Amino acid sequence: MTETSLQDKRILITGGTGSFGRTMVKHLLEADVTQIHILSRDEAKQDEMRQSLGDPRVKFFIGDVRDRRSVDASMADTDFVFHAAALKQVPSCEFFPDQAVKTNVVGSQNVIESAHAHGVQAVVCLSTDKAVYPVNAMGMSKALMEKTAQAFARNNPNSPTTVSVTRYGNVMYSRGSVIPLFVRQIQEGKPLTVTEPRMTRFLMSLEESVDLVKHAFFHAEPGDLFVKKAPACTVDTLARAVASLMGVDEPDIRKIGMRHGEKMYETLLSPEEMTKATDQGDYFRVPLDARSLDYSKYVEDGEDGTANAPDFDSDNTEQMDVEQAKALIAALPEMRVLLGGTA
Ligand SMILES: O=c1ccn([C@@H]2O[C@H](COP(=O)(O)OP(=O)(O)O[C@H]3O[C@H](CO)[C@H](O)[C@H](O)[C@H]3O)[C@@H](O)[C@H]2O)c(=O)[nH]1
Repeated sequence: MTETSLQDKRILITGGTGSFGRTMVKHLLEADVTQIHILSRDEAKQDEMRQSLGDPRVKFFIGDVRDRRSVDASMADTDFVFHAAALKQVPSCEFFPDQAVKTNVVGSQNVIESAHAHGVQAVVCLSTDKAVYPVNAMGMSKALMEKTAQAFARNNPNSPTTVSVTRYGNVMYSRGSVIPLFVRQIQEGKPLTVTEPRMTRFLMSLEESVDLVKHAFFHAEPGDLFVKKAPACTVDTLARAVASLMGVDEPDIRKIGMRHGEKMYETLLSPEEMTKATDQGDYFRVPLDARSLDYSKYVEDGEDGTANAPDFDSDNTEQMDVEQAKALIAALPEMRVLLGGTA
């Protein structure tokens, strides 16, 4: 596919009322798409979004990715699908792993199969660094979603639909994440609760994540996995950067300890994936392992080069200091509003 414009295209966004979906919708409307379908469960969030957008090009479908019929209804007459619907909170997936399987695995399969049945051009599935060597149910279910997407590509070489995966690190200021929490704690004059000061996380903005999805729409081969190269910092640095932006240079930091199911650092690409990855400038692309159903290739053919390969993780990527983290955070629309400017 050589085109790179979404003009005159029709797009379905599953989970379209979340942080990702809303940012994506804003960009798509600016790119002059013909129509956007949003599939999601919450009528109140849809209503709020419908009112604030006031754009007849956006059509809202109540439904659930678990329910194939509702997926089909929203899929009809679309060219591209951005699949963002997911259970993505670590604790809720730990408590209800079966629910994570239903939404993140079975739901994703419904979306992919429906896209194929409707002759959609491309599906981009949203994944997370927590899917690499997963330690919690959220990451495990996302890892299985990735496998489902890759297996579809491997088993359906003649499908009209190109299915690919984008994997993200932490998206700054997304709902329920730590930056808005630190902001609230400072506003309320409370100590900043830092889990483990040395813990590192990749930091990306929502805008960057939209760019990655667009890149995948137009450049993916079936079964591709894309990650954006991103810098990282420790949570201690993050807390100090947020505090300093809000005029507090010596914040009161309270260490609360690592939460259940957390890792000290996150990995965007495993060593196995890094050995296959191609460097595309801002992105890494990992092509599909297209071994067919020939089981002997799994058991007899080994691979050279993976034994000592490095991974790509939040400890070995570029590390930001407080000033660099401040510059990144200060550029976020939410932060600009908070600091008295405009978004
Ligand atoms: O009070 C807190 C809360 C978090 N953190 C730390 O801040 C970092 C970021 O925490 P977030 O909660 O913003 O992000 P997580 O990496 O834990 O994961 C978040 O993003 C994920 C998506 O990748 C899931 O949505 C998950 O449920 C959600 O918590 C982590 O190192 C965490 O330990 C603190 O220091 N103090």
